Amino acid sequence: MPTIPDRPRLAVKLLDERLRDHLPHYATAGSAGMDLRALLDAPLVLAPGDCELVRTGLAIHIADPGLAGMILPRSGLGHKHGIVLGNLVGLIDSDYQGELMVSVWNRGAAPFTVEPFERLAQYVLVPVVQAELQVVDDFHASVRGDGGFGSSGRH
Ligand SMILES: O=c1ccn([C@H]2C[C@H](O)[C@@H](COP(=O)(O)OP(=O)(O)OP(=O)(O)O)O2)c(=O)[nH]1
Ligand SMILES: [Mg+2]
Repeated sequence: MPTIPDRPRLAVKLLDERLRDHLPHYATAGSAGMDLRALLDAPLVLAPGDCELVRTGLAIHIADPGLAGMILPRSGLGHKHGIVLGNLVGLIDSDYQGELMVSVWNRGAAPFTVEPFERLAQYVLVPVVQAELQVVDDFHASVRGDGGFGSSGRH
């Protein structure tokens, strides 16, 4: 059995009492993300092309600058229903103390109804390294140099 390393503790504020019964959690021992639910009072119909900012009712203060949160789509919603994120990926700063919001975009061809407390997206905690930029006149030459955007071919 793999050992479970100590997990960082994240301070979370519930901005709506109904969230107490719907706290995000890791669904399996190996889950990378915790699902975030839609805090809605009524179903939200998204026509094709619509994009709406949806509340989660949660504020998570990561506090450690060596960590960040990412909000990612759920693959089932994205692939089967075209429900993805209007910002493609949400990046949550470690000093952000506001409510986690999910930009929900219906990129599909059919209307989609988001139900109250439906699991909409997932929250992943990731390590971050903050860099110091140092201005230089030139780089030590690398094999790649400035080749990019398919410079190495397709196969
Ligand atoms: O899907 C998202 C993306 C961002 N945020 C919050 C947390 C994040 O720390 C903050 C700022 O996000 P970002 O820096 O990506 O947006 P910005 O447009 O650059 O806003 P700002 O000027 O506030 O940095 O907004 C969310 O709640 N959900
Ligand atoms: Mg920003």
